[in-house]
Amino acid sequence: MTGEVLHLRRVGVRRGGADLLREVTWTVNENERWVIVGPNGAGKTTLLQIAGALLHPTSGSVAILGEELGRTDVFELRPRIGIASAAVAEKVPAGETVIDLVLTASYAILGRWQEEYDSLDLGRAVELLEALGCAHLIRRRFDTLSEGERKRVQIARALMPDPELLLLDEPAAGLDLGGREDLVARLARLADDPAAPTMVMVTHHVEEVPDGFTHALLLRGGQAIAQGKVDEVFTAERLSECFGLRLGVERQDGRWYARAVR
Ligand SMILES: Nc1ncnc2c1ncn2[C@@H]1O[C@H](COP(=O)(O)OP(=O)(O)OP(=O)(O)O)[C@@H](O)[C@H]1O
Repeated sequence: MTGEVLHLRRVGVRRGGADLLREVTWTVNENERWVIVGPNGAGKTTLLQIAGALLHPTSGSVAILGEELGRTDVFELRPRIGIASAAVAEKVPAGETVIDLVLTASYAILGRWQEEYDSLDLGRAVELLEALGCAHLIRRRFDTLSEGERKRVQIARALMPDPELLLLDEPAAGLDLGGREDLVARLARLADDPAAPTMVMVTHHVEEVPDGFTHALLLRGGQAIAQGKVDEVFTAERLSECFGLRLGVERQDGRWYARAVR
């Protein structure tokens, strides 16, 4: 399949006199798995918000799942996109249980009210939580979970409405080594699943990129300085330019490693 899931053309975002994104042109096709990498403040989260129809660009054009931003009802578009990010986690109401947090994604809402969920919804929510290793957390309150548990529950929630596009903003941030490796392995399995949605993940660390991610975009100062197949983009030269220091880069068993060199 080769349908275009995202198409950004010369996108700029300007806030308070600063250019958060500048002239970003980027296409994501169906079934691709992208990683957006860049240093702090590069504009990664801003770009993901554009991809999630949460932010309109100041200039340029954006098409998401065939719908042009500015000419489509974003409230119809957003349920087709699954997002796991710190911004979503911060909005979870106090006391919300894990199962309700996942179930409410069917309605693209946060906070259970009086909606009715059928056994199919419940079955799917339980299945997703199981797949992410969270079955034992179903009755727990989200606000009592560890950071690693929260990250996995958020991904289950993002997958609940069977989205066509899955956006993950720093899914491994704040995890210990075991938690990171567990999550990276689960994301590698998801990336390998032909039934999984098109995926875009943001990270600062190439070590967090799961095997099976096919493409990469490097952001620096709001500009896309390289993009394409992951092994063509993750070169020492390009990553060094992106992070502004001399890096050595290696690939082993499908994973990437970068370190400063003198
Ligand atoms: N409303 C705003 N006004 C001015 N600058 C802003 C505004 N919102 C964000 N910025 C700046 O835009 C830049 C890009 O922010 P963004 O969160 O997209 O970067 P990021 O690559 O995700 O960073 P990090 O890795 O630190 O999370 C940052 O320098 C940030 O301070």
